[in-house]
Amino acid sequence: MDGLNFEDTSSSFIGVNFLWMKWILSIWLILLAIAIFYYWKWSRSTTVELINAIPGRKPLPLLGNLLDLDVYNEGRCLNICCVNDRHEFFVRVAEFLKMMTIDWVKEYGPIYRVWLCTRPFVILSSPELVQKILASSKHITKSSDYLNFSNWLGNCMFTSTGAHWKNRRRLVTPGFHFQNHNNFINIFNEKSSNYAAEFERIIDTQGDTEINVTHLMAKCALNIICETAMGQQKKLEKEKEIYVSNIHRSFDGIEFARFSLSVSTDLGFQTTGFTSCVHLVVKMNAVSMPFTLSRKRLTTPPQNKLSVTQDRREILERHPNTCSDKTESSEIEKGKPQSKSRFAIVDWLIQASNKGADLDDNGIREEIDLITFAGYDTTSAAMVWFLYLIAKHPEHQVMHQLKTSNCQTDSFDFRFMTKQLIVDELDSVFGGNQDRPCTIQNVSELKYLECCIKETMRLYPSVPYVMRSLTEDVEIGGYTIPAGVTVVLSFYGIHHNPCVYPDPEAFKPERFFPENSIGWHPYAFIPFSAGPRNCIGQKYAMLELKVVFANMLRRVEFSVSDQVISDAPDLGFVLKPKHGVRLVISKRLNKP
Ligand code: HEM
Repeated sequence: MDGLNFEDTSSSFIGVNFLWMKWILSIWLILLAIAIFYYWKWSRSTTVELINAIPGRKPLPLLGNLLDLDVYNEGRCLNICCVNDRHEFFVRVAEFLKMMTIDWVKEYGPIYRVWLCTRPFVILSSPELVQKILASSKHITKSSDYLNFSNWLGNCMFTSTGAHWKNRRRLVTPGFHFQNHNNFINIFNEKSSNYAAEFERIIDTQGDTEINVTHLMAKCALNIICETAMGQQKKLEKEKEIYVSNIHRSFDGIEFARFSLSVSTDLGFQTTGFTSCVHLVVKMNAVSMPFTLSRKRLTTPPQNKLSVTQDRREILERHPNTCSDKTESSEIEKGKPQSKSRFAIVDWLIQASNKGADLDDNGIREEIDLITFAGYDTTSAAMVWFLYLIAKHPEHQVMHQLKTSNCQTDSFDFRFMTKQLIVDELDSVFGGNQDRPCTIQNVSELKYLECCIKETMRLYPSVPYVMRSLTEDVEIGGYTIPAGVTVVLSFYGIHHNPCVYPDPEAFKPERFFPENSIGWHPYAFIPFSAGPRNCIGQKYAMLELKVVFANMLRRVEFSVSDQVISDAPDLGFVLKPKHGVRLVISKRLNKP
């Protein structure tokens, strides 16, 4: 009997389970049918039709062009979504972005679209098309890819839009005014001379030697921006290393999160319930791990920034003339060290706040964090690329050697002989003096150096592209891009576009000679972006780069040994050399 009872219970149990399974299956089938219906409806919507009218690869249902962008290596699929190793992940993301924003330009031209799952991107890489977005005061909203910067930088001008952005930009702009350049140049001179001396010390102990210059140049850029933004702060000295590692970790985190957001959501792009469901599944399966990781990383803020503001308030009370440029500029022109506490950008913000501007200490911290971050990685990347290119093209560095050795190589372009090249120019501007600080007047005389810096930023723009989320439909290049879509404005694409720059991969500073750049489109060279949301530190950065190189190249010569370095750029928010840059350094003894 017991046995019979057991069999009865078990068969009724199986029966109930079967019923449940039928129910669950039916619900899933209904959900699937609804999803397919929504997807079908969405894929025939005007928005999708408008986007698909733009050239680009045929997208797969749900996956879009995700598989086209996957990197295949020797038959092995390097699918980004299946990576556990952090380093490997970044290598693949960089490859992925390179393919999406650079390689496909050659295939599809100056306007094309890419679907990452159900999220569309439109990539623009001609001056005329990019101008349409950048010049407009309507299209200033950053895409959702930048949202993760907010975890780190708060509601600063870089991450915000509308009235808040306008207010912050208005308050910060005077800090970069031309009259403050005299204050900045003293800091640029002092720090770059220190690092030139550091290079010389290495040569004294090791002889002419090959080193990775990336680290020293990064420290130079960091010291400069910390002091110009926050003033001299002893407590920050200890924390700079931590700050650098925080920046790099935060960047990694942002790249992680950005990628996950790219394929999973675009808050500005309102699609259907079905696509949201797809987003969720993709996000949960493929990218939630990096996203969580990134959040942890991003919660490590740069240290002590609030106390920096408080300390500067005290200094300003003790030296109310710190913001005055008059005494400072006269001292700099005479090459004297400054007696007063130096002006820092934070001082302007404190003064504005004291005068009743809508900016509390937390707002000041946000903007100073932003300026430190924006002014560090970008300029340090530009410095390293410049040294790399100059080392690879010594004819631009050492004019007199070419003159004296009667160098008649076929590869040498003799148009250069008629122009002042860097060292000759430096010698003529500084009269052969290797130590004299650079003045504003000197900077304006270093015209060839400026062409070399511009050509560096053309080939390797520190910010290779920016992204905007459209708030209204826009007609571009004969296509309508619907509101909500993310447009990628590829500066790298413009700068390497053969229609804009003949022989675009060659390093030719003479492109920027005034006589050669007549008639250029105003958006042909835009490493600092353009329009109302351009780089606020553009003039500061050009001044910094010129002073740093004027001081370095008068004392140190940079050259390449064999084939140790590659110019493979690592494509992220900032374009850096993938493997760092190793250069041979030697002392420049050839004073006239
Ligand atoms: C080689 C050096 C630099 C390059 C190539 C560069 C490039 C750029 C670009 C392309 C943007 C626009 C970003 C976007 O629209 O998403 C930008 C914005 C910005 N840059 Fe720079 N930058 C450089 C140096 C600096 C320096 C030295 C500072 C400050 C000291 C700075 C501060 C800023 C700020 C605050 C913004 C945000 C402006 C806004 O959103 O209104 N940059 N930069």
